[in-house]
Amino acid sequence: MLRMRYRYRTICLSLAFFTVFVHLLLVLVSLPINQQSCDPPLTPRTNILRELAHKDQSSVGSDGPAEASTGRQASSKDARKDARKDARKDARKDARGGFVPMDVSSVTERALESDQRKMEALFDHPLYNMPVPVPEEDWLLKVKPRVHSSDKSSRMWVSANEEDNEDIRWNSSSDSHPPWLRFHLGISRWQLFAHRDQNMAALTQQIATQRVVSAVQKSGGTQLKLVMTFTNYGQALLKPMKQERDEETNYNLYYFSDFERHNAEIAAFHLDRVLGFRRVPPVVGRLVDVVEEIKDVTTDRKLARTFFTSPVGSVCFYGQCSYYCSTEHAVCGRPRLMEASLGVMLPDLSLAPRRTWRSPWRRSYSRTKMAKWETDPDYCSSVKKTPPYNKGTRLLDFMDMVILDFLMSNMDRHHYDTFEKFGNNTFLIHLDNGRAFGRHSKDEPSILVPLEQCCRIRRSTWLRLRLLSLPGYRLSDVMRASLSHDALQRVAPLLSQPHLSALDRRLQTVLQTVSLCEERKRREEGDEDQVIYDDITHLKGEEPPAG
Ligand SMILES: Nc1ncnc2c1ncn2[C@@H]1O[C@H](COP(=O)(O)OP(=O)(O)OP(=O)(O)O)[C@@H](O)[C@H]1O
Ligand SMILES: [Mn+2]
Repeated sequence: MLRMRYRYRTICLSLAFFTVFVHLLLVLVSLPINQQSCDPPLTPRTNILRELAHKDQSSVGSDGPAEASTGRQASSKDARKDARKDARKDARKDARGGFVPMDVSSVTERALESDQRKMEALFDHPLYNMPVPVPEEDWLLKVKPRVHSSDKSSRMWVSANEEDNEDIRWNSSSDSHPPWLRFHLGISRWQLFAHRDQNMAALTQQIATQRVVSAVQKSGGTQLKLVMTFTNYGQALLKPMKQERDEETNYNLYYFSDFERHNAEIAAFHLDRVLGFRRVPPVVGRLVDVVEEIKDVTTDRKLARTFFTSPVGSVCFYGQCSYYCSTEHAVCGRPRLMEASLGVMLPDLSLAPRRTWRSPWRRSYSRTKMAKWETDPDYCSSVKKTPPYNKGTRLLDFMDMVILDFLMSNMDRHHYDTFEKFGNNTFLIHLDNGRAFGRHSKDEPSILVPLEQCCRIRRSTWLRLRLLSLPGYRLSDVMRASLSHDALQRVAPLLSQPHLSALDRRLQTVLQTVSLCEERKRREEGDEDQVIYDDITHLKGEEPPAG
């Protein structure tokens, strides 16, 4: 009986302990839930973004140009790393506190803002804002006053197909001119367009979106390209996409057998502008409807005959040309939309004739032959004695082009053009950049040979290159920002990161080449000053530190 009572007490005590334990457990578990309900409402995603943007803005000082020389600026790599770290932190917050997770796009958004600020800072720098005086005779074209001039607006051109084109009423006031005409009228002896050209946004926007009224093959040249005409009579040269962005040109392919790349044409325009040259006509990317914007509007029967539908239902065509114009090399829509580059056409040759010059450093375009410059280290001294390289700025302009080509690895610069009107005293037009950006994992030192052999560079060019080697203006970041304005960047980055990084690496090589030149001239001739041609004496003191 006593034993029974003892057992009964033990069971009761155990039950009591268990109940207390379960209660304690319940209190512990419910505590954070109660606390959570007292928290402020969840932060919406837009607020996080705004906060991030604001945080980023406050760090501009340390990443921007003002402190570029103090070495305090963070690189955009750092900015991206920070952004990623913050995003991870926010994602953790999400797990605990219920925040909406940060997605990759907002990280990219933030990094892009930093790149964008670098581009703005670069374009604000005095080295990009040097006055370019243009006396009347230095404009390529002039608007002719009408014979029976009147203040009334007048219809200047009549369309062959009235329905297709806009009813255009242009007069001599530039406000009434379409952007492509303003572009033509803005070409001068020294550049194709002005720095921060007011017309650029409208021009590129129109080429990227305006309705196409005609598409015909462009004669001349070796690969397939089309001249597209728009409703306001503007024209652009189309080069189709032939290679995926991350594909590298086959190493066994000679430079003269390489494909042309639409993204190279676009990126070259941006790079040339970032370098401060403004010698590539504006090029934009566009998704072109192969049927509506080419097949249905072409009057080119030879082109029309080459359209077909592929086994998977894509609309393809191959045109007629000397390289890669066959069924095996057809370009196709997906199923109808095709990526392409559209370069604004220069004024017609009848209005503004051009002169084509053979490059003194032209490659042999042969698998076996070597060019003279490849075997003669003193080749430049003979070029320097030969007109037009013996006078004026031609050799310096040529070096600018060499630097552009080395940075984008373009081995195909066999010729270059100038406007006949300006004689020998003018800039070189950097046309045809389709074979650039073929390989990112390899640099091509032979492209830089002219600079190595001649050891000559404009001070303004050299200073801009040094600026672009600083973290606060880093070339790859500025290029990323610049390319982000193109419509095709949304489809896929126009230059993949390895290509962007290659730009920074090659920029270092250019700067090293100039330093080696100075060393060599000091050693051999006791005069290093011959290397840098001082075209901007008035800008002394604006020199950025060595990057
Ligand atoms: N934006 C432009 N405006 C006017 N003409 C242009 C423009 N771009 C190229 N051209 C002209 O079109 C022709 C062919 O262009 P491009 O050189 O790009 O083609 P290609 O097939 O690569 O030529 P090549 O095989 O000779 O290198 C050239 O004569 C060039 O002068
Ligand atoms: Mn070419």
